[in-house]
Amino acid sequence: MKNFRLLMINLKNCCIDSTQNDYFRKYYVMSSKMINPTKAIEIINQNIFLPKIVSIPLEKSIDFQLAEDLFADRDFPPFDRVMMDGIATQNTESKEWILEKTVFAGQEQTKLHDPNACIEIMTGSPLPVGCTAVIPKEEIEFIKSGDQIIAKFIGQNIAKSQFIHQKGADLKEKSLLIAKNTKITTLEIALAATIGKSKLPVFQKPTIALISTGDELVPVDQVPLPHQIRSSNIPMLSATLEAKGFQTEQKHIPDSKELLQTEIEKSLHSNDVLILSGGVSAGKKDFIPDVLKDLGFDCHFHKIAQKPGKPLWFGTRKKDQKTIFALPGNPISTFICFNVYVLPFLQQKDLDFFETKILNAKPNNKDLDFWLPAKWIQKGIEAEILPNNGSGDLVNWKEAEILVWQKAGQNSVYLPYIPVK
Ligand SMILES: Nc1nc2c(c(=O)[nH]1)N[C@H]1C(S)=C(S)[C@@H](COP(=O)(O)OP(=O)(O)OC[C@H]3O[C@@H](n4cnc5c(N)ncnc54)[C@H](O)[C@@H]3O)O[C@H]1N2
Ligand code: MOO
Repeated sequence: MKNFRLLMINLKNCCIDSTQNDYFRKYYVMSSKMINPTKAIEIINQNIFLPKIVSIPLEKSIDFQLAEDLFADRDFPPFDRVMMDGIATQNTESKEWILEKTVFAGQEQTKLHDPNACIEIMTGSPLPVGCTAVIPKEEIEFIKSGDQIIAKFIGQNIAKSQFIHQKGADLKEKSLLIAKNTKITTLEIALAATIGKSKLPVFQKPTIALISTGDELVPVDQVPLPHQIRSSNIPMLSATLEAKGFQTEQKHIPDSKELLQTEIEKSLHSNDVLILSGGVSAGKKDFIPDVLKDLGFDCHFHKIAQKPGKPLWFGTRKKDQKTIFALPGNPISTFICFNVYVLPFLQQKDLDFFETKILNAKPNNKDLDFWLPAKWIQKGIEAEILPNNGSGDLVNWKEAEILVWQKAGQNSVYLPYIPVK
């Protein structure tokens, strides 16, 4: 009976829809309404919409995720490729060879007629038929003898098959070259170019609207009145996202239910993902959760058992595949929720956590997970938690090099972290 009552109370306060009741029972009731960060990450990952596939110019595709497997159209390399400017020969026992001809890269494969002779050859040429080794020009002296040229070996020794990059040694024709979902970086561009892809099929990056709310906020270039502050969250998010190749648009909406409703809906027309800042906790003008519900969003969670960043709200609207993260307005709460939940979602990759020793770790006896700012004492080995004044304290947090995750009840001195600098 006691559990049932608890469930009813929680159902009233929570925005989970009826189809998620089982889920709700399991995670909300058990952890007194709030889920923990691990569960929040899992829920976000279960609610990712499949992105559209678009074909974009190869040169514009850095940082995108490949949407199809790419296969080798030929062997890599496509012929036995000469690796040094010099001579190619068959008889590597000899120290002198008569020069038959000179061959340049870009010429068709040629043939060595006399196995005891040699061909002068350039890097990138196909190895002439009949040759088994290439000797660099630094180890050869060319001597004119009548109407012939003799190539004389002046090096130390000649190894078997030296300086030949063998046909297919790197990869065979039709083999998988770059797998679907690979993030395109510099070398993938070169590989795609090698197989003739001037355009690449990639997953389209979501378009993002960054929306601040709060009547106390003024734009960055405005002088605030004594009771006002400049909006720092939106520049923080937009600069970071633009640097990572996302397109963002920005908007501020005053604390009015009606304006929030119409302006958020407008932003949804032209964006896949909305990141809101502020108006999501318990204040009388914290309208965001209600407004998003009215706009037809399913709330997958509101509030996480974590500090900072407790009031984080996450939801999706299935009919048009829209996603909203409503971040708590305190700048450090925004910073943490963005790094831990939003950015991995946008980049479609798991957060990598590392572990380090924390010099001044204190036990966490609370029901909340803590996100703590820390600075290296010895990089990668030992760090110390920095003193700070909570989630509104940008000044002291700016010293943080790593964000340390101390789970509820944990009193180890070895803690996971993510780099933030
Ligand atoms: N009674 C309760 N009060 C609060 C709770 C709670 O559970 N019960 N939660 C607290 C926590 S934790 C946080 S975090 C904040 C978050 O509140 P909101 O998301 O509603 O954010 P606001 O109230 O709008 O703003 C909080 C704080 O952040 C400043 N802010 C907002 N937007 C920006 C911006 N774009 N740039 C810079 N600073 C911004 C704002 O001025 C406030 O100072 O609620 C606690 N309260
Ligand atoms: O949990 Mo709130 O994000 O600290 O101030």
